[in-house]
Amino acid sequence: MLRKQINNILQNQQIARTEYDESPQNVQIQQLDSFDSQNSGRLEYDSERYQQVDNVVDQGNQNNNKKKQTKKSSLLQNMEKMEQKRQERREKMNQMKQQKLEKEQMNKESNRNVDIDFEMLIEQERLNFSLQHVPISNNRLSVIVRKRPLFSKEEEEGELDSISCSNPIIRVHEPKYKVDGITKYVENQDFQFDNAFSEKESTEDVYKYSLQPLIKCIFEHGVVTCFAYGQTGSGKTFTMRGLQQHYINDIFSIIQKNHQFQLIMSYFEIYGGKCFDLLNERNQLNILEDKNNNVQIQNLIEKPVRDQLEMIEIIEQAAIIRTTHATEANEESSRSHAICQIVVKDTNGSTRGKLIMVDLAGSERAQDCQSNSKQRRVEGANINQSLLALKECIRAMDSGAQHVPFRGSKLTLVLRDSFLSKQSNSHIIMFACISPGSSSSDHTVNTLRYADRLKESNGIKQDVIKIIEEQSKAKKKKQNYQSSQQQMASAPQAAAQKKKEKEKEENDSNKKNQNAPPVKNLKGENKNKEERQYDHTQYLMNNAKNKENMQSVDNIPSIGYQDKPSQQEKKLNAQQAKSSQIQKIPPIQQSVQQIEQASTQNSTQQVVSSTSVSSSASALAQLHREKRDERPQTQQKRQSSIGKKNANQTDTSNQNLNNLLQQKILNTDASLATNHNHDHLSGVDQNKALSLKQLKQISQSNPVTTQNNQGQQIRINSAHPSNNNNSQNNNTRDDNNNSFNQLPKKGHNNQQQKKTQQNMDNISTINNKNNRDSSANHNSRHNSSSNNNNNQINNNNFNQNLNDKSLNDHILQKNKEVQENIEKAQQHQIEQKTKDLILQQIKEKQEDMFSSHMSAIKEDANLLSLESGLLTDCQKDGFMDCDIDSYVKKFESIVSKKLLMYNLLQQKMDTLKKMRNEYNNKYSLNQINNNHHEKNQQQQQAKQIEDPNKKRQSFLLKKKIEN
Ligand SMILES: Nc1ncnc2c1ncn2[C@@H]1O[C@H](COP(=O)(O)OP(=O)(O)OP(=O)(O)O)[C@@H](O)[C@H]1O
Repeated sequence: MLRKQINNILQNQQIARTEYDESPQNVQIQQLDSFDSQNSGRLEYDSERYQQVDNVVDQGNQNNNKKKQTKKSSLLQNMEKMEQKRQERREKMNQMKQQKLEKEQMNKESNRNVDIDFEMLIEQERLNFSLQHVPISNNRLSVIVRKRPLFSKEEEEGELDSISCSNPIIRVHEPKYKVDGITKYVENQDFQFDNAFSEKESTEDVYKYSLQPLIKCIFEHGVVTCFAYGQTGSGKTFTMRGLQQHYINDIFSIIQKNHQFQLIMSYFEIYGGKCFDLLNERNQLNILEDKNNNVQIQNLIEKPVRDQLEMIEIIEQAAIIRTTHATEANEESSRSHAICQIVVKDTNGSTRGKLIMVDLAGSERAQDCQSNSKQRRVEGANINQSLLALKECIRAMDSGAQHVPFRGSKLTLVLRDSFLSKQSNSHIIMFACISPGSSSSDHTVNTLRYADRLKESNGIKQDVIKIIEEQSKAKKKKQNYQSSQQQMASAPQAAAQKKKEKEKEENDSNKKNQNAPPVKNLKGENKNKEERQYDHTQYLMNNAKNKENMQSVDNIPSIGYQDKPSQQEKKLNAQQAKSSQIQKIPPIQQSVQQIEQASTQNSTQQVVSSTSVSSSASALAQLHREKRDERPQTQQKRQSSIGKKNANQTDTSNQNLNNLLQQKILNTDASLATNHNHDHLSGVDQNKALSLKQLKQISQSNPVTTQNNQGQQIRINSAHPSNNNNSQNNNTRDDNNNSFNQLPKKGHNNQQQKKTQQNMDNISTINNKNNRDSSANHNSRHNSSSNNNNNQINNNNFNQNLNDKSLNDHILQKNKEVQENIEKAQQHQIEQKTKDLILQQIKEKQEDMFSSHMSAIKEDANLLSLESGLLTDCQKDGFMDCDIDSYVKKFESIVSKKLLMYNLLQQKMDTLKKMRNEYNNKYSLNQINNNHHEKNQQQQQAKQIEDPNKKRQSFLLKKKIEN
């Protein structure tokens, strides 16, 4: 039984095993097993792949983690950076506090009661660089600013030096409070002048760059006038007296060399609208105009002066007598305009020139003399009126206006010659003197504005300011960087090590991360940046200085600051470029140098030949010098008014020069022809031929209009580039032609042939100008040389010349049309400019009105406070009890009058507002129309300018084809 049971169990197991073996799962397992055994290698490979994949996945995970880490670290880095910045700020604050404490202590020790916050703010804004001074010699008007030093007394009173003087820029740092009344800030205002002298520069420096170069003019029929302008106590008298010492020496050094001159001196003052003689115990003088409109001062003492001592004595004597009064601002304030006049006379008594030194009265306004008496206020009003008139006259003179309003005040009346002198060597120098004290920064700004308005400003100013600002900023940065470097070096080692470790860690983490960018040395980069910026500004400064130096060589001041042309100048240049087809300003300087060189060379070789050439060279050089002297004037005019910008002056002088050139060419040619040896030229003639060649080269660079035989105006020797090339390539041929072309004139007396020859020359040059090909040109020249033998060809050529003459006429006509168009455009610009000027004048008058209104209001406020003080006194003492009725009545009448005034003002205001609204409405409509109209006009003008050129080209083409 047991066996049976065991067998059954075994059978069941067998069945279960077979069932399992045959089951699909087992089959799969077996298949897999067999596959495993068959592909064991392959599986190993796959497992490696799997491993790799796993690794990649792991790496990806790691990277993700790293990314998370880097994300985290960048956040941390930012936080660290912020922390660093905070620390830096704290350090800075601490430093500032320390500096402040140190300064406070220093100020206490030196008795300076200045506001340290303002002082530090101003220090941050200071300009620390200045350009070289430029001596003035060609400017009709020069404006120079001089800053006086801050006195210790002023510092004790809490005054700050609020002026930065960086030639040619003056920056006024005006200390101010914000609206909250607590926050301090500094308002900067920049001004640019011809020269700016700081407190460190002596009067000798001022003289060297201002009056000294002009002293010679007073011996050459010039009138040199110097004004000292500024608020009371700003150093006007100091500057004038300082200059006197220097010019006296220079004048007498000239007179000692040249005994024919005689000096006559007069000294008078204008006080309260009246003239007083300072050399005759303040005798009152009458200012009269004679029948020739010359201003004469009746009974004025004119003392002849023999030596320096005598002159100094006279000046001292006059200074003592001059009217001075103590004011709030200056204990010995000069209240008059003092005029010292030195007239240079010939031995025959005729006037050679004048030097006028005007020490103006203090420019402070009436409101500054509140506490002074009525007389002082009247004085102030008179002074203001005459200073306003002076400004108007100088502006009119500088802008080249036809009318100079010199009758506006007594001061300007006696200085009539200074404004109206037509001599090119007459000059005006305005010395604007300024006080550095912060409390007078209002007046300083007023003075600088006055000086700035005298001369038309140019748009170049910003460049100089930018350069100086950049330079000072770069310097500051460099200094900061250096100080931070020093701090870094002196910081404790542990901190440095920590920083190093941190940097290392950062570097390592960055190195681990293959995709991460290489670590930058930020400090190194900063340093480079700063240094680069510093170098850049240094470069700009050097450039500016180089330009300036170049100008000082040419004696043309203040061009260095005119790197960029203004908008108007650009327009004008574009127009001139357009008109250059007709009138081109030649490079005369170069040409003259060439001729001068040639003349010197010739003089060493052949004295005889050199005389004619050198005389032409010297004549040309003279012309060039005249032209160079004219340049600053035209430049000034360019700055002042566009209307004066047209190139008429230069063109006429160009024409003169070119006419002279042509004459010289003809003369030299003629003399060559007479001395000519057909086989070879003699030494003299070789030189002449050489100089003739040079003259012709110059004339080729100068487009000239000249007369041909028929009296027609024709243009010869074009400056067209193609023509230049041609002439360069065929220099020798031209040279020969030039000399040989003249020969038949002498050899053959045939007038017809002469004319034809000349016509041929002229026409061939026109051909060149009109870009005819060189072969045709060559042929024509060839034909011209064979003319001597062949009359038929000659006649043909003559006919051709007649055709070309008509062509020439046509070109001239077209040129005229183009020129007329350009003139129209220039006229338009002049009109625009005069409009601008009028507008500016209106604006200034408005400003003056506004300021006088403001002063009236201030006075009212003062009166009010006086009244209230009086009332309280009345209340206290009660002494006016009996008179109170009349007092109230008077007060009532005053109030009613004032109310009436204010009502009138209100009415004015209403009408003004109405006008404004109407104007705005009109303007918006007009503007739309005008824009449209202007566009149309411009298009038409462009067409008009283009069309003649096109027509001319097509006409030439036609002619070419016909020929
Ligand atoms: N550049 C300077 N260097 C040293 N001191 C100066 C300088 N400029 C002016 N001062 C001094 O300042 C004071 C006032 O100068 P000054 O009398 O010339 O002023 P001012 O402008 O003529 O005044 P006012 O219009 O009231 O006559 C004088 O004591 C003078 O010595």
